[in-house]
Amino acid sequence: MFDKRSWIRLPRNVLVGRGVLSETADAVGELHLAGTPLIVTSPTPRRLAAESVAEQFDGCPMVTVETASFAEVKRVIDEAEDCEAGFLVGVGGGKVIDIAKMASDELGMGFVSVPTAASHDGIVSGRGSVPEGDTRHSVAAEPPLVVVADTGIVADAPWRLTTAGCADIISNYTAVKDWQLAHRLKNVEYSEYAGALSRMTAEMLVDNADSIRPGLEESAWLVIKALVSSGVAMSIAGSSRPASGAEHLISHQLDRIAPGTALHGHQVGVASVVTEYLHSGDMGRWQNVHDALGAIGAPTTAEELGHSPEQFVEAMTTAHEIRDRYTILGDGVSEEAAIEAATVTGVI
Ligand SMILES: NC(=O)C1=CN([C@@H]2O[C@H](COP(=O)(O)OP(=O)(O)OC[C@H]3O[C@@H](n4cnc5c(N)ncnc54)[C@H](OP(=O)(O)O)[C@@H]3O)[C@@H](O)[C@H]2O)C=CC1
Ligand SMILES: O=C(CO)COP(=O)(O)O
Ligand SMILES: [Zn+2]
Repeated sequence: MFDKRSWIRLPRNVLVGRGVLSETADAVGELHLAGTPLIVTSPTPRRLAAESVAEQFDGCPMVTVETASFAEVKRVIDEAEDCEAGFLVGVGGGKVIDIAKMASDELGMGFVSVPTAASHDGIVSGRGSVPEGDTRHSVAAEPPLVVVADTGIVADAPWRLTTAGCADIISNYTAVKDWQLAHRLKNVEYSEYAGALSRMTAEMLVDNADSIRPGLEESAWLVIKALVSSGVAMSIAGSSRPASGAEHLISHQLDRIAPGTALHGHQVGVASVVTEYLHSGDMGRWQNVHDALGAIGAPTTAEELGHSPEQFVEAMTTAHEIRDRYTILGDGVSEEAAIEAATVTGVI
């Protein structure tokens, strides 16, 4: 009997471009959401964008968060209940977006995503990632109803945040390979649509790598478009599988071993060079990933990330333990194999 089911939760309005911040209230208004929003932001994005968004909603309340933590999620929930907010608007980087997304999920409220940096593909997805205990990977959260990405603001954000977003997209190549492998070996459900969209997104970004340069609004446009498309792939799949494979496991493990050392996207990019090597051993393939990262100025070595060779190898050999997600790491790679892979690819 045919018993497949799918429930795809996508944003309704996605605005990308110069000055679109000023259209936030219009984009939200179309959805006929009830009540006044609570704006969730952090210090820098507050100054750059959130104050202006609040004005569009007649000076609605605002809460400023500092750290990516469950205590902050709880504080946002409390504030939303106190001011009887109708929905949440997250204005900021990944920390803010994820806190707002997770608080919305808990409150059963609509969520609006206003990213001020193109640092990873969580800006559009229904996945939230706030560190809790040893857990670093994303969990299901409220997907945004509206996304407003002003390329003028994103282009002026620190360049390293944008290169991190690019590297998060480049890592889709290996994520899809891991997903296909899990499909073949473990009968994990695979979506051709989500897999193809994720891979195509990485291809388009790599094909345009030469035009991705600091301060250029066109670059912000390209990267945001790619992050949107990668987020849609995750929504189609109903999981982060299209954009998260062994390279993400290694990065999550690095976050546990040495928290706060490097940006998520930079870590998954470097790890992706190694997992591409593990997939095929073909120099052409891992070199392509390496060169694509290099072309946009993202790190390609553990040292550039700020991790020692030992830390990187430890992350490689233990990453398979952190989540029930089959990848090229299988039931674990040996220390010798990890050292070999990381050395051949020049990562350590
Ligand atoms: N949902 C998902 O799939 C994923 C979620 N994540 C989560 O995302 C978070 C990391 O996101 P990331 O964006 O890198 O980090 P942050 O949100 O911490 O932002 C990084 C820094 O950039 C600042 N900033 C943001 N926008 C601008 C701007 N336009 N101009 C100048 N500075 C700016 C922030 O300011 P300030 O200090 O004021 O905040 C902060 O200091 C982590 O919490 C991680 O868990 C990571 C990967 C995937
Ligand atoms: O970062 C992500 C996709 O790029 C989310 O992946 P995780 O589910 O591994 O956290
Ligand atoms: Zn990622």
